[in-house]
Order: sequence, then structure tokens, then C-alpha cells
Amino acid sequence: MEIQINAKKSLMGLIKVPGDKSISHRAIMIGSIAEGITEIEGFLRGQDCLSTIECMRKLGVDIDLNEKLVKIKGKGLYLKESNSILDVGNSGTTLRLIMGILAGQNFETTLTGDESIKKRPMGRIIKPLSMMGADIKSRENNFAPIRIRGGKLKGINYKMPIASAQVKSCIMLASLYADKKTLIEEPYPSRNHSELMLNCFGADIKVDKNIISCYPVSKLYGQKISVPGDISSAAYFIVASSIVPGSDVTITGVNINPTRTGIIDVIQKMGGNIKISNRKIINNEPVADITVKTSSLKGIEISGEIIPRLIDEIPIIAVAAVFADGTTVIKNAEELKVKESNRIKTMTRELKKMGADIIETEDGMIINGTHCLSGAEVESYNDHRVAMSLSIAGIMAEGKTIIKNAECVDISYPGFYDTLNKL
Ligand SMILES: O=C(O)C1=C[C@@H](OP(=O)(O)O)[C@@H](O)[C@H](O)C1
Ligand SMILES: C=C(OP(=O)(O)O)C(=O)O
Repeated sequence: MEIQINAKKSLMGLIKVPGDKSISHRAIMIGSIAEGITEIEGFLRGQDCLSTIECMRKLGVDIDLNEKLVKIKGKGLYLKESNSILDVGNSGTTLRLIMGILAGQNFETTLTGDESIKKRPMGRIIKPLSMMGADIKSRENNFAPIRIRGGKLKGINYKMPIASAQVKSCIMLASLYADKKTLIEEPYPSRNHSELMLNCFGADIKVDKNIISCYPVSKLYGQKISVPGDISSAAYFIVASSIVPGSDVTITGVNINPTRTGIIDVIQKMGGNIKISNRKIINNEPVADITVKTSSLKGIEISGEIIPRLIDEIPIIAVAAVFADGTTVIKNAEELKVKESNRIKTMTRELKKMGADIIETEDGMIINGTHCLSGAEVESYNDHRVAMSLSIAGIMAEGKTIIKNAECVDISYPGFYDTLNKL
């Protein structure tokens, strides 16, 4: 499907973004291995999270999805062997996190996914899970399809070479099944939704800066979970409202967990006008309304410890940088190369087609703010974040922009174009 984007004059209004993708995945997986009923409100019905539901159903979990709620009849820690291959679709989170649960199961499971998933590195989870005692085979170079036979696991001490919440969560889920404590050390803090949610369900996870101590459990207890809005989805409208003249937009009920708010810090440092109000804590997670008004942005350097706190927002930050004064330098973001697409390459190539002054580097991009783009025909590479970022670029471009394969936005943000049209 192609989408045509036209320039927009100003964005005004009150919007809600869909439920957080990371929290939705975790609620399904943790609810599945808990005892009793878990009810999830605000669940993200994006394709990635629906893949997680399908995988857990194949492992014997009864999950009912209706208009308002997801209801899970938890099976407890031990699941049923699937009689077919698990298909994670486009979702790296599904594959990496579910492997942690499967490492504790005394049966064999085969997993695969789409063309993009088959190119994403899985050695990063195969290594620690193998150290814990899981038996894993994969296609050459640690790519999916992947087969795992779980069983009795050992607690390990693991120093993670990269800051990745998926790797951390995978080890954390496996540690529930281990014989003793597992210690995980992260180079920098990454999103901590697994830690917060596991503790809600009765696990014992202790965090001291970047060291996480995970204790085995005998059971987890079903919970009522309310999923807040996804800041990664809000990011498109945070940037759009900052750069489209005369805008004033409030996004309600967004998760503002500090491990995810790098986008707010960056836009504020660039000179953005962002106000946070109506703060609450729901299921251990901070939630608030975010109001954004147009402002003059300036280029900055984005590197180091903040990168994991905004990793999925770098494509849309690149768009903000085009409409800032001066140069924005993004460094230490090599992880972008192993997402749904190589986001350094794809964003550089497509923004260039629209006239941006942007250079691809080994670990990021350099963008000179020129304050103008022209409409063009651009490719999403079936990467939802690239499609949405280019759509926001399109509303600031002169002339029309065509986004090819734009339906991929449904992976994380079904209804994205409806919200954009409504504003
Ligand atoms: O744990 C999660 O839910 C996620 C972690 C991040 O990936 P990495 O752990 O690979 O950095 C992020 O890019 C992804 O969209 C979701
Ligand atoms: C990288 C992403 O997701 P995943 O790793 O789950 O495919 C994303 O949503 O941007």
C-alpha cells in the first residue's frame, strides 16, 4: 500500500497513542507463565504483539482477546510443547524474550519469522542461554530459524557486551527457572519494563545501578495490567508538533519511564517546548500527559549513555534535525544497523531523496539543518519506524510525498495515519 502525504499547516488537538509495545509483549508472556488470571487493558493490537499472543497460544496458553481486554488463563511456569513452529513475524522482542521462557521448558521448540527477523543477530541470546544450560541450534551465524531444547538451568553471572533490553529480559526470564541467583551487568541502563513487571507478578528482581540480581521463583501470580501509551509512538507527534509552525498538541496517558524518555530530553535540549502534566504511577510504571508546542530547534550531539533510552526514536530525531539550526551528530548508535532495517542506511538514503543534508557514518548520522525538504517517492523497507518518520518528514515537505509499503506501520502503530489526519 502506498500512502500520499501532503504538507500540513499546523497540528492542534488532544490525542492518545496506542499501548506500549514493550509492556504489551511482557504482559502477555509473564501473564502466560503466572498462575491464575491476568487481565490486560490498553494492550497494543499491533502485529508484533499479536505474534506474541499466537506463540503463547501454541504453547498451550488460553488467551482471549476482546474489544476491551486481553484475558490470559496463566499456565504457570511450565508450558505445553507446541506441535508446530512458532512464527514471530517481524518481532525481535517476541523471539528474544520467548527464548528465555523456552530455555526453562523440558521440550524442544522451533521458531522462525519474516525475512527481516532471519537477518537479525541471535548470538547475543544464544550465548547466555547456552551458558545457563539450554541446547540451541540455529541457522549458520546464529540466525533464525532457531531450535531450542530447554531444561534445568544454572544461574550465571553475565556481563552484557551491549545495552539491550531484549537480551537482558531474555536472561531474566530464563533466570526464573534457574537453580540459583543470576547476575546481569549492563554497560548502560536499557528499558526496565521486565524488572518492574516481574516484580508486580511476585518475582524477586533487585536492581543496583546497572547490576540486576534475579532470583529463581516457584510461581508468579496473575495480575491486572493497564498498558500506558507508547512513548515511541508519541515520538512522531512530539517531533511533528515541535517543527510544524503553530502547533499545540497534548498526548495523554504516555509511559514516561526514565529508561524511555531520551526523546523528551533530546527535544528539550534542542530547544523544544514540552510540558509534562498529570503524572501517575500505574503497575510500577510512571504515566503522564505530554504537551508540545512549536519551537525553534538547534542541532546537538546525541551519543553515549542516552542511546539506549531513545534507540527506536533515532529515525524521527533525524527528521527533527533537518528542521533545526546547525548540525546534529548522532554517535554510538550502531545497534540501528540490526533493527527491522539498517536504520542508519535507510533513513539517510530516503531523507536524501527528499533533499536533506545528511551523511551516514559508521555508528550514526550527521545532519545539517536546512529547514526544507521536497516531496518525493520514498521506501519504507517494510520498517514501521522508517515509514512513520518519513511521513512526518512528508508533512513538512513542499509538494507531495509517497510512502511505499506504508502498511508496515501496523506493526507498532495501527491507526497512525488516522491520528495524523485528525490533527
Ligand atoms: O525490550 C524491548 O521491548 C525492546 C528493546 C529494544 O531492542 P534492543 O534490546 O535490541 O536494544 C528496542 O529497540 C525494541 O523496539 C524493543
Ligand atoms: C526494533 C523494534 O522492535 P523489535 O526489535 O521487537 O522488532 C522496534 O519496534 O523499533
